[in-house]
Amino acid sequence: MLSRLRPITFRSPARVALRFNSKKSDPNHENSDKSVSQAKEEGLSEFKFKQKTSSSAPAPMEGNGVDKLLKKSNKPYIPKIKHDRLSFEYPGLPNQDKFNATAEKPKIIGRWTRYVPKIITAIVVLWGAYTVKVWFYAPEKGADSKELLDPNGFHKFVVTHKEEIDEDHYLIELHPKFNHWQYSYYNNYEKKSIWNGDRIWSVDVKQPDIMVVRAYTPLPLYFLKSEYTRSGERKPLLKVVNNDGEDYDKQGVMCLYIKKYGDGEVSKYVTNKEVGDEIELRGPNIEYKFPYHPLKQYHERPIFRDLPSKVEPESLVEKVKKINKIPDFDNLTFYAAGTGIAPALQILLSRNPYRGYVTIHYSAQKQGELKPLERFMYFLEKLDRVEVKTHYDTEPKTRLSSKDITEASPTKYLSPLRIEKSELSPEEALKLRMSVLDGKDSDSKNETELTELSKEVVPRFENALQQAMVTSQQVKAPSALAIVCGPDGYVDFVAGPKNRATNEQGEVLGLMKGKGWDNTNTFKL
Ligand SMILES: Cc1cc2nc3c(=O)[nH]c(=O)nc-3n(C[C@H](O)[C@H](O)[C@H](O)COP(=O)(O)OP(=O)(O)OC[C@H]3O[C@@H](n4cnc5c(N)ncnc54)[C@H](O)[C@@H]3O)c2cc1C
Repeated sequence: MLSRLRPITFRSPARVALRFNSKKSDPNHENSDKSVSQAKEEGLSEFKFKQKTSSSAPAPMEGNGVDKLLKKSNKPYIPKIKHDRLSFEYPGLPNQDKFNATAEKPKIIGRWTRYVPKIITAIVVLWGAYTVKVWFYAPEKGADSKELLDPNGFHKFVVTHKEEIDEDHYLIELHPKFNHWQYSYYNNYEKKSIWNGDRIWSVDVKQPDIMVVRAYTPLPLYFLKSEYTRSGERKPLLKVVNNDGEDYDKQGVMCLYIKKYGDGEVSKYVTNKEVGDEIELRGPNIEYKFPYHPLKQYHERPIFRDLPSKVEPESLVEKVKKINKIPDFDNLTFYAAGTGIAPALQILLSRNPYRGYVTIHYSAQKQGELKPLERFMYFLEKLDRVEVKTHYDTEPKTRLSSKDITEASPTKYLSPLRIEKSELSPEEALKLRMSVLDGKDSDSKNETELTELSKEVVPRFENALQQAMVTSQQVKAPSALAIVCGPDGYVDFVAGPKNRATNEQGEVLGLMKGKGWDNTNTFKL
């Protein structure tokens, strides 16, 4: 490498002396003697000057020419403009190449150059892993379903809360395991919602060990949790799923109100589940659909809320009925025992709640079996939507008897389909169908009558609670529809046996017999 060092000469008075000896031996060097003598003269005069300034220096020797050498130089100092210097320039490193422009440029390492390659690598790795997962591992059953519930297949749900009401009764909160179904809710939110008070529906719960299913009635309820409830300081508050925010009905949550039977396979299986455990549901199975009524086209009862004062009033419903000449909704009596109260709560707490007045005869072994649900029953009474009559085994005097069964009232509206089914001859049925298709209504009002009616001032209420204060004073019409729900023995006792094998309703007997109740106005669940 040293051989490649390129010498550059420069002249300097001080350095000339250094070169003296080497040049002296050079016979080709012209003026060498002259330079030497000049250097000597300069160097010695410097030496002499130093000696003069040093006190300890010996006296100069005279006569041997040294004094001459030590004589102060009288030559004026003329700085040289041009200097000859000798320096060494380092050549480029061996791997440096003049034609390699990048090698000469220093590489700038910034935030982006440092992290971007790592980010890209991570993305590629993740994408690869995802591709492998999608191609080689089949998705879990139900994970890509477009529906929250499927009547033809089981969907996985996770137990997110379990509340023990007493040793036999439980409230189990369930959340869907997957959320792919939510995508299909974007377009048709109203229709897609599972909560609709126009029907009673259930889900099948699977006991996978013995491959047995049992029906249970989901309720639109959920437990409000917080850090206090998670730390165990407070119990989570039971609340009603409402449709205020488009949050997929609280992400598809539901509650099951279940009675545990000592030797009951499925009820034991469900109530023994712990938070985080999975459960499989199939449904919805429509158990009963309320008969058609024209008011459904014009009016929907506001949804029930946890705070009755927040429930919207129905100020205009009477005016709508008058203008459109729509008869009242039939009132309903619900005979329920034990967990048989669940269907009644389902239709009253769902969106589009039942529009008529509901009388609930609730039978149970003892008080307290409904504990967390009693609040909702009380609020529903305050809203003048229901009346709850309780019958407890522990209080024999209160037990349900024939005196609790009212006479059936004739229905206020019979749809053409129901009329056709019941009493019309084929000709009359055809005539009725044609009149419905033509939109002819013999009772339709003339225009002046309608404008007068629309001008009619109706009382306006701030909320449903205020309205209930007025309507609760009015006498309620007797029920024209009855639903009986509970254990087989109870159904037999109240309305006569159902044909379990064929799931046929069977004749209405028991306590209801002889009071105008038959298969047209009674349904056994
Ligand atoms: C449409 C529908 C909705 C239902 N909704 C609910 C609900 O929301 N909550 C709920 O807890 N149950 C509900 N049930 C009842 C539920 O389906 C089961 O029948 C009940 O949980 C018992 O099942 P099991 O497998 O535990 O008992 P099983 O193994 O079937 O029976 C064990 C023992 O319990 C007795 N038994 C079974 N069922 C009853 C009963 N209902 N009353 C008294 N004794 C009984 C049997 O005679 C037997 O001795 C509903 C039933 C139907 C048809």
